[in-house]
Amino acid sequence: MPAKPLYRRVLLKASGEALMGDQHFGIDVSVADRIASDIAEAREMGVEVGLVIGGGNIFRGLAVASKGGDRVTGDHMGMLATVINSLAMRTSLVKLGVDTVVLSAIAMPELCESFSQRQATAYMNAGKVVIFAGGTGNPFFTTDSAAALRAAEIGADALFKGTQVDGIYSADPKKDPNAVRYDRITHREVLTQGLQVMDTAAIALARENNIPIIVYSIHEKGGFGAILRGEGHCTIVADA
Ligand SMILES: Nc1ncnc2c1ncn2[C@@H]1O[C@H](COP(=O)(O)OP(=O)(O)OP(=O)(O)O)[C@@H](O)[C@H]1O
Ligand SMILES: O=c1ccn([C@@H]2O[C@H](COP(=O)(O)O)[C@@H](O)[C@H]2O)c(=O)[nH]1
Repeated sequence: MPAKPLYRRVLLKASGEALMGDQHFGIDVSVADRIASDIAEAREMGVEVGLVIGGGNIFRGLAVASKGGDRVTGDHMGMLATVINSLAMRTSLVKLGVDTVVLSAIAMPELCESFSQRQATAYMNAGKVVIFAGGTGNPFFTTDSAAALRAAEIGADALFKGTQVDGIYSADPKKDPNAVRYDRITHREVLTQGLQVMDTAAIALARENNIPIIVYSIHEKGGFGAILRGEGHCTIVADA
């Protein structure tokens, strides 16, 4: 009999940038399909999955602000980018027969339903994958914060960050070849050491709500399921 998964309900924050694949912009459908297959595997294990997808493959508000543009408008554009990615992920999941719904923090009823905590919880209880689009709905935030917020709202047992690197290091591993990877670290240590893999608001929110964070490489096929079986390669952020 397959081992019982470590978590019953999880929130996966998937990197928007990863969706580009080898392109410089936009969505490589084969990457979206691959991420969807990992989520389908988790569903087959009986794990309830909520998904937040970033927007970095299309637009980030900070990029506008750094060129002297209006930050709030830039952030609105970034949030719309996450809606585009969410619709792409829904398509990939539905192709695999995974029952999926998109709930957006910004109302756009012709495209998808609007977010409410009650509706999200009802859909998750019914076994649907719920994709949370539009970030928090507010500028000056990121999808990491949106992921921590939605994880708390749906009562997730863990927040997974599927990103470009395979865990949290003592420094950015893309810049420092001597950086050392942690297997386990506390929320407090991530904050006090200023480790940049996830924004501080997200870490603080997860900490306040006793939600462990699991950082792993979204590029590793089957990596999500392996961690859920207790076998994977990742950094676990949890109280000691
Ligand atoms: N201490 C650290 N440990 C691991 N990664 C770090 C660290 N400091 C910085 N990073 C960088 O953080 C990046 C991940 O953060 P970021 O949220 O920007 O990317 P993302 O997951 O691709 O999100 P998005 O959805 O916005 O595209 C990694 O690719 C890594 O280079
Ligand atoms: O709550 C939110 C979430 C996101 N944004 C904007 O969207 C982009 C893309 O999100 P990433 O987390 O960077 O992938 C982000 O840069 C913000 O501009 C937001 O304003 N509010």
